[in-house]
Amino acid sequence: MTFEIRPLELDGVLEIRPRKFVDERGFFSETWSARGFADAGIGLAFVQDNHSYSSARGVLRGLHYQLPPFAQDKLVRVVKGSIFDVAVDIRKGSPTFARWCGARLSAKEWNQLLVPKGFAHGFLTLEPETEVIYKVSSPYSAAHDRGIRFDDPDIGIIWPLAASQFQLSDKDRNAPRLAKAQLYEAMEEASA
Ligand SMILES: Cc1cn([C@H]2C[C@H](O)[C@@H](COP(=O)(O)OP(=O)(O)O[C@H]3O[C@@H](C)C(=O)[C@@H](O)[C@H]3O)O2)c(=O)[nH]c1=O
Repeated sequence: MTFEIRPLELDGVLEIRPRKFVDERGFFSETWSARGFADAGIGLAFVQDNHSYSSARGVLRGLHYQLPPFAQDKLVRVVKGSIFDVAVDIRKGSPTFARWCGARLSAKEWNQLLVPKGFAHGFLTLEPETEVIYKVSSPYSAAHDRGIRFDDPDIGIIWPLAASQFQLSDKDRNAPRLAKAQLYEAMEEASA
């Protein structure tokens, strides 16, 4: 088995660990494979790779999502440092609407998080010099890009660092709460 897959508490959110072949030179790993994922029942067509670097511990990016027809599945991994990575169900009518789940991802653990369409995504860096690489299944569209407050009490994310240490973009600092955010109208639309 090339990928070890562990479902998290919210339906569709998966922690994935690709196999690592270690030898005296270092290691080799298939970090994503269309065939490998399809064999595991995950048929996603990614169209863009993103790479983000955060210089400090406590950088918080999120919670972000794109509206349909540019909704994105995201496959997130860390190549340097570590993060606490979070997915929030924002599908109106979903039985788990507004609930969140998260996992620590690190270069050492070599684990990934699959955040499906219909979920807002955010992460907090747990170490300085952290680099995150993620694949997305729809192109970036600034017009469809949306944010929700990382500290919305209606969601209640327990971040592993104190909020006083967080470093945010102006956009994220001024993001609306979930109750005021423009969301998907239906789960069907989100998962189309
Ligand atoms: C996300 C994105 C941004 N940009 C540009 C827009 C802006 O000028 C600059 C920085 O964008 P942001 O401040 O939105 O970057 P950032 O806060 O890192 O946004 C990212 O956060 C994580 C949590 C996600 O889930 C991603 O989908 C994305 O929303 O990069 C692109 O050109 N393409 C992209 O795909």
